[in-house]
Amino acid sequence: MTASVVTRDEAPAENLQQTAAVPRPSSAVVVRSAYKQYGQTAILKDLNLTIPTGKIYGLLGPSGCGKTTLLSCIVGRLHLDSGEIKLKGKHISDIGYMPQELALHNELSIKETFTYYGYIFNLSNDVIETRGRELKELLKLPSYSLSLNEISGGQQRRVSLAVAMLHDPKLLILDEPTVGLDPLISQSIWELLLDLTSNGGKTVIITTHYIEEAKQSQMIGLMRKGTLLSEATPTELLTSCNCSYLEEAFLKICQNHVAKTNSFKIPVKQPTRRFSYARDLPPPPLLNNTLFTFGRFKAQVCKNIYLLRRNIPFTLFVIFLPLIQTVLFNIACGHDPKHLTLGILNDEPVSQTGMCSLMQTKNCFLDGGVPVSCLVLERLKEKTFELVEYSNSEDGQYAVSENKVWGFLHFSKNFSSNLATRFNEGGDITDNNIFDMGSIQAWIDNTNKYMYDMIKRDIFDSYTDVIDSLFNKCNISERIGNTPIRILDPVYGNKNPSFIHYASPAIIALCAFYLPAIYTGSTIISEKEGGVIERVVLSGMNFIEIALAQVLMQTIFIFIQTTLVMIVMFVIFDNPFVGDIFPSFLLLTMIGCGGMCFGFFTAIICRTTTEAAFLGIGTNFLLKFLCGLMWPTEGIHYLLRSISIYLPLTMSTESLRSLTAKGLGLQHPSVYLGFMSIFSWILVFTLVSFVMLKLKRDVWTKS
Ligand SMILES: Nc1ncnc2c1ncn2[C@@H]1O[C@H](COP(=O)(O)OP(=O)(O)OP(=O)(O)O)[C@@H](O)[C@H]1O
Repeated sequence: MTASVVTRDEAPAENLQQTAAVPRPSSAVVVRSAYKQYGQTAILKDLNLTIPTGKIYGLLGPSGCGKTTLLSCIVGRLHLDSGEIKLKGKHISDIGYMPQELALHNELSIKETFTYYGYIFNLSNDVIETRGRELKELLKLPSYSLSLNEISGGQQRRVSLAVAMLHDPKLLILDEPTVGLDPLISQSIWELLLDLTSNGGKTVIITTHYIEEAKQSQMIGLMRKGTLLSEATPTELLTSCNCSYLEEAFLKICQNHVAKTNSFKIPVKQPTRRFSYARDLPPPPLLNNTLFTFGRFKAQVCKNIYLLRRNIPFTLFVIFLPLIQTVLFNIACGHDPKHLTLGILNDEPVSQTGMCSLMQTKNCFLDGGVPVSCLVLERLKEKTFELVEYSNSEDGQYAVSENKVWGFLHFSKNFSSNLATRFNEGGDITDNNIFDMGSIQAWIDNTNKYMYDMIKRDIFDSYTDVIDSLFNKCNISERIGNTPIRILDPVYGNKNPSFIHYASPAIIALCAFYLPAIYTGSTIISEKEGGVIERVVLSGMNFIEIALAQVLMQTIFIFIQTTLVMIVMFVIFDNPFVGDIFPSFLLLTMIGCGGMCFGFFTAIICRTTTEAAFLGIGTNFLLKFLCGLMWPTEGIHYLLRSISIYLPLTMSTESLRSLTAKGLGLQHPSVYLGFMSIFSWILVFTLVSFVMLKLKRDVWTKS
């Protein structure tokens, strides 16, 4: 008897109409009127398909016809734009999905991979061990202890197949499981699948490029350009097309389809809805798990530990990076530059050596005969300036312009005597030359503000030191020569404030925020890029479990890092710390948690590590500029300042400064506002992440 194959083009319109109503599936999978497009291109076009229970269904079709897209919609990885998919199974554990790409952690060993997925499916250690051994035998896997990095591509694919079969699902969905495999191993896989369907009552959907091997399926669906051309048993296909090979039969059906579509356009039913928000889309075939389970949390924690153990140098680097940064910061920043070159022209008739020391100066300089210029130069040398003599002022100024020296000082011929006259005669002086000749003329390179300020400060300090000592030798109070302003003991901080004292809370806060952000963001995004997160989410893992496992590990990291940073900053390098340890530690830990939440947020909104890197670098600069880390916020334009105050590190850094350098308590507004600010950001990042997860169903889909 000749079986007739119902091709989709030939099916009467009423039949198609009837099939559009989704039956209660006694079949394993029923797809009706499926429509899916990427951008403006339709990939699945009004596709109908029925997969009987307990059979192998071979889905065949040329590359790009939409097979993977269809399977992705069936497992809930992608959503249809319209149409319906019904599965006989109800739970995620009823499906075992092997994606086309590996989507497993390359660093994990085969055993660790089995344990990870076994825990996700809530299997006991004994079951994982037994199932693992069986699958290792059946699929001829290499040694358990080898990591996926250390085995061949074909072996990796078999591990991936084993993972899909580990929890003994009722429905196996395999996207090209035999690609690139040795024909003997491919054949053994087919035999295994046949055994599973005939003796185990399982259903298998399999895509393959090798049409002839698909002859072993009990049902074949032929796809072309997003539609199903026919659905029949291999024998029915061969008989109806009067061919000996499936390849030939497929060719005939395709030619038939082309001829028909050329003669009249088959209208493609357009979807009625096409929205990108999850709530507007057809429901997924299986609902995602939203409840936390300890087993899956344990799976995620174990996987994190396995990965850390696999790469000990990287783990140590991550933990000790803040320590390294803090040590480098303390060694490299905030110290006055040494051995700067300064051009000198001293027209006073004095020797540069011998008689210049203040100790040897016996006379009162107001009586003349004391080489003040020489004494100032000696003082500058003590401050480590390297003096370069020039023979005229033009050469000296030119040397500054040529970057040969940082500045140039000119003492006029009668500098000391004119200076004495200034002090002796004061307001009676009428000759402006006395002022000019009694002053040090200085040209300084102003392109570097820090250098300029320091050189200027050192010149002023050298002069003031010398004059103070000279006044003492004249038995006149040194205060006569001082500016009439007295800066008394500092209210906070010490008498010699350093840039490092201002910057250290900012640097600690920045490290505390960004390192957890980078680590969290990069780990999740790299798993997303490799399709690993998608695979575990399709296996039942939910965001709460992923996030909590990450939080657990990161909190331990943050704890260790914060302790180390505080020891280095305040004990080893003795930066000012006058407050209580506990609130400072708590604040830094909260800043770390804020960074971690920012990392989650980044992982959700960015599809690739490149996008995340740009987001990280961009926000890092933004926070440095606007949060008072490099420059006090009081100097920011008032409009920007009103925004900057609400950024994550502005109030929290100020709070840390108040706690450590000023010793203020939690009841002080500048302290508690910092805690409130970072806490609010933790809430904002967490809430926005959850809302995005709820609204966008394809958050974990790799681009
Ligand atoms: N994320 C995506 N964005 C845009 N287009 C996509 C995306 N994924 C797939 N496509 C396109 O959809 C079409 C169907 O792809 P699909 O992977 O489903 O084909 P396939 O039949 O599985 O091919 P193959 O056998 O080579 O795996 C292709 O033209 C592909 O370029």
